[in-house]
Amino acid sequence: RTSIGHFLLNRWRFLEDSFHAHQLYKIPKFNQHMQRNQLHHKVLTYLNSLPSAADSDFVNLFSGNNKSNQIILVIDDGHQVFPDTFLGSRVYWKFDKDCFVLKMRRKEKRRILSSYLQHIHKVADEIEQKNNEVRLYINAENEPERNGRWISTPFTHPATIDTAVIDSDLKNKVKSDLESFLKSKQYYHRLGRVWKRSYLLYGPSGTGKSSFIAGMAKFLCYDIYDVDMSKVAGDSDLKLLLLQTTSKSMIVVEDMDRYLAEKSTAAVSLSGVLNFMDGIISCCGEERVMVFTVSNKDQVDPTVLRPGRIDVHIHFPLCDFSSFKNLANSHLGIKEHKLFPQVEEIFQTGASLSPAEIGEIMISNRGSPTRALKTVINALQTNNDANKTTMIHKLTHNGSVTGSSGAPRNLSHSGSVDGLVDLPSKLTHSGSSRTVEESGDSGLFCMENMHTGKELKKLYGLLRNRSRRKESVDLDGGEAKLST
Ligand SMILES: Nc1ncnc2c1ncn2[C@@H]1O[C@H](COP(=O)(O)OP(=O)(O)OP(=O)(O)O)[C@@H](O)[C@H]1O
Ligand SMILES: [Mg+2]
Repeated sequence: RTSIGHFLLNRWRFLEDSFHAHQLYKIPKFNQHMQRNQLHHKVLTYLNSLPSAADSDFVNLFSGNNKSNQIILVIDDGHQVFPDTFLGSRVYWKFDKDCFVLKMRRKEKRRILSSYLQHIHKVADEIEQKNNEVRLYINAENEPERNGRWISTPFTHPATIDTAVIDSDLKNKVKSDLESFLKSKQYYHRLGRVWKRSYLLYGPSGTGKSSFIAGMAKFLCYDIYDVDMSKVAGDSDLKLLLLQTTSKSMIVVEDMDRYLAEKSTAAVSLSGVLNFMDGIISCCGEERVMVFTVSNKDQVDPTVLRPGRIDVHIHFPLCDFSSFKNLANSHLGIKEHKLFPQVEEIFQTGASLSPAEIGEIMISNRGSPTRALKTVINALQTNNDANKTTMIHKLTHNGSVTGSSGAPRNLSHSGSVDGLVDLPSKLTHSGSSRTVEESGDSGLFCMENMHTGKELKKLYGLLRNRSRRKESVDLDGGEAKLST
């Protein structure tokens, strides 16, 4: 009975429509510049929410990303017709290759077209906001038959800004910076600037840079476009990739220092990277956050780091005792332990490991916090010994400090041992001090944990240990005087 009713209704509608002239509107996936057509994405989201989608002859079923028992219906891009009604008027949708085709009666279009498209935008935005499913896009090889260069997948990385074990002030500063960015479209336009903001995350390997990027994207509810530079064919290809990103997205280039260092094999030139970061091309599409990671900022060309290309520098240091305690709390569930003073003392001699290394030790020993802490202590001592060996090697080879042979050595006038960087004057004598400098209209600020007192103690501890060793370092004027 229902199938007869369904059949007769379709026939009647078809007959009725055949007495009206219709207008067709095509909505392609990409525009003529191969940029992603936002409306195409909105229409797909909207159609998937229609009851007629669920009743259509073919529907794709996908399991949800966030909840495993969630089933998602996605319309099939076969030759089906999806009816919809809006303001009492009937319209039809269907797929045609990679386009959507909207069919409506010619006499109705003035009355309903623009409000219908606004309705689609509104419903699609509400659905996206509700799902706030962040998607990860990776750039594929440039294959002609592939439609578009980005392949996407739901992004379900569990990290958030709060799970990162870094200075809590730093976290709050980043969050408020991101929040003010989200609300500052008018402000940027009044300055004549593109509404985008760039972050540089720098620090040794395993200090949480990539995890923090995941946290930033989830905080913003922005999709991530992870640019694999090894798959970029050249400067124009990089621009094309940028053109095909959507607004409300984070564009990520990891290990940029390594890429820029490999000048001979890098397909993209330095100027290509500079333009990608802040050239005219970067204004194609707004409401974007760009994030770059490097392991050593000093090796990056300063033109890459100027304000406007990089607005915020965020330092990810190796572990110190306070971040160690945060890791012990999150990984082992302990806030205090009898071995903590021993751990603190080793940190004060200058040993350090990355949060990844310490976290891994704790995870593999999470059944026994004492065993985990003892393993961390051993690992730190091993690291300490390795540091000392490296430092002595450097001092005996780079500086001209030698053993008891008394060979001359050149002390810089300040009495600091050669080969050691003159530590900046804004030293504090204990703990770590964070330096946040606002400069210029770019609001550039650096968020750096400057472990100054600790570095002094580290070097002093190393030298003291060394001077106790059998070889005696011949320091003019007694003890080495470190500049403070
Ligand atoms: N500061 C941190 N807080 C919490 N977890 C961390 C931190 N640093 C590293 N980790 C953990 O260590 C692992 C590696 O972290 P991540 O990949 O973010 O480091 P990275 O800085 O990107 O390293 P690389 O420079 O080698 O890419 C992750 O599982 C992460 O959870
Ligand atoms: Mg990483």
